[in-house]
Amino acid sequence: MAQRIVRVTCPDRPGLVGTITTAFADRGMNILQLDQFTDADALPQTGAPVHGTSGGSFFFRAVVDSPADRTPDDDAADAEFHRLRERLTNSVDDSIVEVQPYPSKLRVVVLASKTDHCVVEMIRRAQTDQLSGEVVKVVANHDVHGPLCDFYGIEHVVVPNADLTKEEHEAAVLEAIGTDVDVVVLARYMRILSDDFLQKAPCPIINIHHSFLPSFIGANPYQRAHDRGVKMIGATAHYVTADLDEGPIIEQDVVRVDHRHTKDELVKSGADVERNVLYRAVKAHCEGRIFLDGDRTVVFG
Ligand SMILES: Nc1nc2c(c(=O)[nH]1)N[C@@H](CN(C=O)c1ccc(C(=O)N[C@@H](CCC(=O)O)C(=O)O)cc1)CN2
Repeated sequence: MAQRIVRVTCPDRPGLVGTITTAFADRGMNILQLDQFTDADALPQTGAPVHGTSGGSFFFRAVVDSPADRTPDDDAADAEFHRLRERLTNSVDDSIVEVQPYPSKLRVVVLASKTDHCVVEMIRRAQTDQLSGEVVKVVANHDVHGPLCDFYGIEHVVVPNADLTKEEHEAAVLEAIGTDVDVVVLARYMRILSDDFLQKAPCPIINIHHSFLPSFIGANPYQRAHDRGVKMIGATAHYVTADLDEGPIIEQDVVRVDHRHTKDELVKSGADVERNVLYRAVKAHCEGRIFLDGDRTVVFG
């Protein structure tokens, strides 16, 4: 048997789960896992599904076992299966049906600056088959990750930003990333990416911000947290948009601190939170468990 992840996003209305699961049964596909969500609070009073808003969308993820003789190419060729969206919404435009192999092994490119704990975490989790992804390259604007990458046999590209304009540096970073990549991870990468870069990026980008957003957006969050006298610090993994640290939040966590912690002790305590939050977020993305719902995310367990 060949296992697949099937993801469906479409305007919500009654009967969707039955329609989709009947399509599976018609093809001899056995459902192993199933999650669905509709934000009922935001459904318009008229009841007419309104797609593309933060509510009124239907989110569905299933892991299915397909008959051994059914290959991914068969899925792609099965126009009726991919025409699920027409059966769901009577409109090709309003829904998305995505199929990916299970277990997944997405190609991950990590962008880094000087700090290495999140880079190490991504590599370690991938190398021990915990990430559902493979770190295929590390691209950094400082030359400090060579020994780490050499030890694991991972391509390492240094793209210094000194003496380059932002445009020149971003063009070089995009070239270093390449196109054979499924997700880019900013592992404490300390350059703000322009909208032009994001438009040209070949895939989604996930950032780990070292604060519990929306608190302390931007640079030096630990110093600002220490100055504010906070009793909790945290980390936030989010999709990257042109609005700094304001992209859709994927995962967050916190740890308690108190007046005895110096700023450097906040940095050390925070590092553990950052690496775990980033791992959980990238793993969820690689496993197809995240759906964009306007400016928010739906993350299935
Ligand atoms: N378009 C986006 N780019 C980046 C995001 C984002 O959310 N959207 N996240 C940052 C990471 N980050 C906080 O998590 C962050 C990084 C850098 C800065 C900053 O002020 N950088 C300065 C100079 C830094 C340096 O090179 O020494 C700057 O680039 O002007 C703030 C927050 C990654 N990019």
